[in-house]
Amino acid sequence: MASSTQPADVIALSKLTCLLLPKEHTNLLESKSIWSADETHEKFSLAERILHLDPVEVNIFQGITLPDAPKFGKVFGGQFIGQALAAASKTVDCLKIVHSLHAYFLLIGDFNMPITYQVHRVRDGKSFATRRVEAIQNGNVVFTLLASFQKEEGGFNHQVAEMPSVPNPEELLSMEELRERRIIDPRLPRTYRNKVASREYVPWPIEIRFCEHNTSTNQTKSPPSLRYWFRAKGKLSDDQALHRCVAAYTSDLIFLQVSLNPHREKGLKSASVSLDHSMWFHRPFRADDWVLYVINSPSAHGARGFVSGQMFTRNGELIVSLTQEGLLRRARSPVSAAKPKL
Ligand SMILES: CCCCC/C=C\C/C=C\C/C=C\C/C=C\CCCC(=O)SCCNC(=O)CCNC(=O)[C@H](O)C(C)(C)COP(=O)(O)OP(=O)(O)OC[C@H]1O[C@@H](n2cnc3c(N)ncnc32)[C@H](O)[C@@H]1OP(=O)(O)O
Repeated sequence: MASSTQPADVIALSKLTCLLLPKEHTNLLESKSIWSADETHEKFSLAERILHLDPVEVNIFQGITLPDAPKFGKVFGGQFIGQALAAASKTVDCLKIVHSLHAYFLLIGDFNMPITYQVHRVRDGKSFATRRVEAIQNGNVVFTLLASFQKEEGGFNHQVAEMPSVPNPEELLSMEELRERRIIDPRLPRTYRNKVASREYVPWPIEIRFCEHNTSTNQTKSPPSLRYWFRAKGKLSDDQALHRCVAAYTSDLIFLQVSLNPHREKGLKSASVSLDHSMWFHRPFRADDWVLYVINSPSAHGARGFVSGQMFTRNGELIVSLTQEGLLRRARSPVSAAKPKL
């Protein structure tokens, strides 16, 4: 220290001790990460509570499907991605943050049963770390994820992708308002309106605002594209790892459905499930601030639909790129696709 001076914050001082914290480690002074929190609290947003995991032993965590979490007759795919990414993140040096993930959905998950997440520490490098996670129910691997983490690093910077011009979220209707309007909209078929009114409505932990005001229903054909704003309801803890898990959770809520848009018709009952899911996180963001999700489906063929997406902050920064392939079939009656097959 006598020969060189370094920028540092003084965090403790006594007659004998002066503890210096170099600038690159000042994140250690940030608010407590949820990854070290031992219990869920009521004040946490529902999204954060859904992603909460209990540590079982080294590299093993347990998640459950909360009664008020979206289910769709099975464990929601986004819940697997978000919880598995949370499990992986808990085993990585907190200075390293996820930059990409690749996942496969192997079996329908049973929401009445806890999910065990087994993390394999594939590699810990100086800048990068890699993790493989298996989600297990009844002794079967139902879902698997590979994720890569990186220490923050400066470098070349460009962004060609432009955020489309869309209305601000404040000018758009919430899902709840949209539902109310649809129930009374005389332009929509009565059968559809009755179905919307009678279907049990469980609010999602994520607020969604569709950018295009349209009157299309699940019975009307529309182009294979969609744009909507989303944000977690309530405030999330200040942990970038959590914000990425919440974006991962949300990304599967309305994604694959876009590849069905051109094929919708009266009476269509589909059996569609996500098969795989990939994400690249380009820049930091908050998932409790509005994020624009731009979705396109370039192809559907051979009972598989392909969708790609981009997420932007309100300022137009490209924060996430993602892709998914899913099974797209007409439902066989009686519909049995949602039956857990463990
Ligand atoms: C109201 C106003 C507001 C406006 C709202 C507007 C928009 C909102 C839009 C939508 C929002 C609503 C809901 C959508 C939200 C979220 C969607 C969530 C998506 C998910 O969260 S998705 C969950 C994750 N992803 C998985 O969980 C896949 C796990 N992975 C597997 O499940 C296997 O890996 C598989 C199947 C892929 C390959 O497995 P395999 O090789 O063994 O495949 P196989 O073809 O043999 O089928 C095996 C068995 O699947 C069943 N089955 C097959 N085809 C069927 C058919 N056509 N009809 C009925 N059942 C069928 C039978 O049970 C059959 O079994 P069997 O033949 O014995 O009967």
